[in-house]
Amino acid sequence: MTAMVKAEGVHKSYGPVQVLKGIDLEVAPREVFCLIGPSGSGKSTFLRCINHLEKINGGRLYVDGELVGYRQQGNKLYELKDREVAAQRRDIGMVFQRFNLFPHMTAVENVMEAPVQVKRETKSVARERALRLLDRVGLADKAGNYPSQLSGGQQQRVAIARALAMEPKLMLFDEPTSALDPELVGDVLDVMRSLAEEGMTMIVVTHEMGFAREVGDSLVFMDNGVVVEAGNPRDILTNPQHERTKSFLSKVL
Ligand SMILES: Nc1ncnc2c1ncn2[C@@H]1O[C@H](COP(=O)(O)OP(=O)(O)OP(=O)(O)O)[C@@H](O)[C@H]1O
Repeated sequence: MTAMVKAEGVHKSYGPVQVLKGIDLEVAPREVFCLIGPSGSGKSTFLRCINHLEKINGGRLYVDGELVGYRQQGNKLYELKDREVAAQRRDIGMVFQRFNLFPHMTAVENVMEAPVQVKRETKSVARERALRLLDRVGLADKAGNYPSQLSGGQQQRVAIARALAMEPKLMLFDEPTSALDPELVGDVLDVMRSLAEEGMTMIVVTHEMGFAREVGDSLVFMDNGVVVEAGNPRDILTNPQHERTKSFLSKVL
């Protein structure tokens, strides 16, 4: 079976600063893959590389068997053109720490935006799906609210619905609950849990070790741009093998 995401020796630098120093990992289809590690270890950068927001400087990155951002001919790599990159990005949904909703649009308009603009769907088709998705994230009654009229947790659930509206095959979550008041975290995690139960492939950068333990199929501990430890979340969280993992977990658990 083709991996949904495959990283082979992925390097990323910003100028002289190496942020990813040879990442190797595989995410299987339908897997919930959790990424943990200290601040600055490169977790967000790795997600941003998968989603074409950054370009890697070395190695190979594949999504669903396709090279991200490049076409290979013989031994040579050619950068994809903008519209080819846009086509690859359609299959990937991303949810950020800050919800990044359009402030001048209602919840339902936010969710409709990409299908109408990018896929050229009619507004009525896009609206119908958007209302269905808002219902699914528990916000059927908030469709007409503007982001400023929603709590952080509700805004984040709209952001999830917005990502789902493009019917992605892969969802990336970059610390989706870190900016939320503690009492709002549970609703967002519940939505993510139900997505996982439906078989969505998800890569989740998170500090929610309970979520990783209960919902995660795989877990990677990343530190200073390398994968230190990878495996079953329950095993790593209860019995870490590496000193760096032990030291990190002793601070967060
Ligand atoms: N655009 C950029 N230009 C220069 N350096 C950057 C840029 N983006 C990130 N970095 C640096 O890359 C390193 C890794 O950052 P990254 O955001 O990937 O870490 P992280 O593990 O996601 O941390 P956090 O949990 O704090 O979000 C940091 O040292 C950061 O300062």
